[in-house]
Amino acid sequence: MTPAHRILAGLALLLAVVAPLLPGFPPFWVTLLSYIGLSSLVALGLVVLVGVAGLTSFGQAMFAGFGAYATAILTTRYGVSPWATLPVALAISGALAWAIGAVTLRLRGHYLAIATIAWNVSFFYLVGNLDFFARNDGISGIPPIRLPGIDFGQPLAFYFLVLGFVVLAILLTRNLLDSRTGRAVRALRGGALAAESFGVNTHRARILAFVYAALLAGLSGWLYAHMQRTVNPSPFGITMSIDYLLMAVAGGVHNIGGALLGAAIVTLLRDQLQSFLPWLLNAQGNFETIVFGGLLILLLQFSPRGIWPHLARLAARLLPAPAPAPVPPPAEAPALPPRAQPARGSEVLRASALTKRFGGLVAVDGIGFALNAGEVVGLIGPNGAGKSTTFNLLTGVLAASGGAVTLLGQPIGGHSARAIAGRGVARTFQHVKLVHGMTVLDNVAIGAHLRGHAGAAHAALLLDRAEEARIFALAWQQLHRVGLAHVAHLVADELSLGQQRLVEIARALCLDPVLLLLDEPAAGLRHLEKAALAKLLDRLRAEGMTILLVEHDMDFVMNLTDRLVVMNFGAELAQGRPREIQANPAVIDAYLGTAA
Ligand SMILES: Nc1ncnc2c1ncn2[C@@H]1O[C@H](COP(=O)(O)OP(=O)(O)OP(=O)(O)O)[C@@H](O)[C@H]1O
Repeated sequence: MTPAHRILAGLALLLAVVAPLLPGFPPFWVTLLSYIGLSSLVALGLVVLVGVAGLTSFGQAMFAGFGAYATAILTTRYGVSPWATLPVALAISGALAWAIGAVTLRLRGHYLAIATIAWNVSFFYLVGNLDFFARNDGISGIPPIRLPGIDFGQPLAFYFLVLGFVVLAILLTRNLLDSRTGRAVRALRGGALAAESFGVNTHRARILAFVYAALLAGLSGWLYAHMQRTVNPSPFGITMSIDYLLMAVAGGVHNIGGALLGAAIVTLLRDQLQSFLPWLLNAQGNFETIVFGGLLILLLQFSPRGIWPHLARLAARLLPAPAPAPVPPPAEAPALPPRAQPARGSEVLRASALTKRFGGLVAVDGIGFALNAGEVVGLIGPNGAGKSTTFNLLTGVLAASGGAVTLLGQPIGGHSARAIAGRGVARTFQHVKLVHGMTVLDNVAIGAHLRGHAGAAHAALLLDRAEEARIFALAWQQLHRVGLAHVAHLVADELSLGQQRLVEIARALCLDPVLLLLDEPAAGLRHLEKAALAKLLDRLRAEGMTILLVEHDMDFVMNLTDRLVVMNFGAELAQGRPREIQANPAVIDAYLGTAA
C-alpha cells in the first residue's frame, strides 16, 4: 500500500465513521451507506476473483442469495438466532461455491463467464419456483440482529455493524493477498504454465479465489436479509450480479480501494438518477440502467482500470513523495532449509530416446543426453528443431510420446510440472512470464512457493509472518545474487527485457533447484547485459549449479557452455564440447553456417 493509498483509506474511514454521527445527517443516507457497505463486501470479493485471479463471475448475487436464504429459513422456520446462522450461511455459501467451482472453473475466459450466468439464472428460478423458498412472495419476518444492549434493527447501529464487517473484510483480504497463498492466486495472471512450473496448484488457487469471493457475498447476503427482514429472489438475480461487476470495474477491480469506491459511486449514482431522470424526462422507467450502460462503455474505453488509480495519482501529487524503500540486508530472517544438492560431477538428469509427436509431426525424435552436476550444457539447433519442446518434456509441461527421463536416478516421465518443480527443476521462459502489475520482489518470491507451507487461513489471521519473512529474505538474497536488489520494489513491467530475464532467473533460484533450465536467456539482451548474464551463469556453475540452456547466440553459447547437444528436425545431430561442435561439418552445414 503506497502512502497515497493509505491516506485515501484513512480519510474514507474517518468520513464513514464521523459523517453519520453529525447532527442532522439524514436517516435515509444512513440506509444508503449501509447499502454501500453491503455492496462493498461483494465488490471486495470481486477484487480477489476478477482483479487478482483474472476470473470473471456473473454469479455473485447468487452467493449473496445463499447467505440470505440460509438465515431467512433458519431464523423464521427453526427459530435459530441470527448470530448462530452466520457460520451456517458462510458454510453454505463456501461449500456451494467450492462445489460449483470444482465443476465450472476448468472453463476459461468467456465460457467461465457464461457458466456463472447459467448458475445464477438457475438459482433465481429455483428459489422463485419452489415452495420451500416461498417462491416469488419471499420469506418475511426475519428477526433483526441483536447483541446485549444493541439492537441492530436500528439503522445507525446496523450501519456500524456493516462498517465493522467491511473493515474486517478489508483486513482479511489484504492479509490474504499479501501472503504465499495470495501470490499463488496472483500468479494466475502470469499464466498457468509459469505458476505450475513453480509448484502452484492453479486449479486450487482458482477455487480458493472463487470460494473467498463467495464467502464475502454470502456475508453480504446474511446482513442484507437482517436489514430488509424479508428476502425474495429479485436482489439475487443476474441483474444484481452485473451491477456488482459494474461497481468493481468502475471503481477499479485491481484495488481494494477501487471496490469500495465503485460500490459507493454506483449506489449513490443509482439513487440520484432514480429520482432525477424520471423528473427530467417526465416519465417513469429504469432510465438509470441506460445511463449506467453508457457510463460503463465510456469507462472501459477511456479508463479500463477504473477510477481509483486516478484518485490515487491525484493524492500522490498532493502529498510529499515517499522516501525510496530501503534495501534491507539479504538475510534478516533465518534461512529456509536448503535442498540436498548432488555431488559435483554426479548425474543429475538423463533423457533416453525422448520422443514427442504432434499428430504426424515428430517434434522430438528419440533424443538422449545426460547432465552432470556443475555443468552448463547448451541445447542448440535451427528454429523448429525441437528445443523448446524438449524443455517442455523435461519439465512436465508436455507428456512424452516415448522415451524416459530420470532426475537424480528417479524416473520423472509422466509427472506433472508441479511435481517436477517439487523435485528441484526450475526454469525460465523463452517469452518472459512475470506477473504484470506485481513488484519484482513479489514475482521472485513466487519461486519460493514450494518452500513455504502457510495456507489461506494462516495468512488471513497473520499467522504466516515468520514464514513470509524467510521467503522474502530468500527472494532478496536471490535478487542480490543476480544484481537486481536495487529494483526490488519496482513493478516488474517497468524493467528492461534483460532485467526481466534476470528476475526470472532469481525466481528460479528461489526454488533452490538441482537443475536450472534457461530458455533463450540472452534473447533481446544488449551486449553489456549479455556479459553480465554470462558472468552470473559462470558464478552459478562455480557454486555447483547444473544448467541446461537453449540459446541462439553462438558467441554466448560457445564461451559459456561445457558441452553442447545439437538438434535438427527433432533428432540429435551432434553432441560434444563447443570446439568439437564448431568444427563439426554436419552442424556447420545445418546450423552454424547460418547462426555463427
Ligand atoms: N503444441 C504444438 N502443437 C503442434 N506442433 C508443435 C507444438 N509445439 C511445437 N510444435 C512444432 O514442433 C516443432 C518444434 O518446435 P519447438 O518450438 O520445439 O522448436 P525450437 O527448436 O524451440 O524452435 P525455436 O528456436 O524457434 O524456438 C516445430 O515444427 C513446431 O511447429
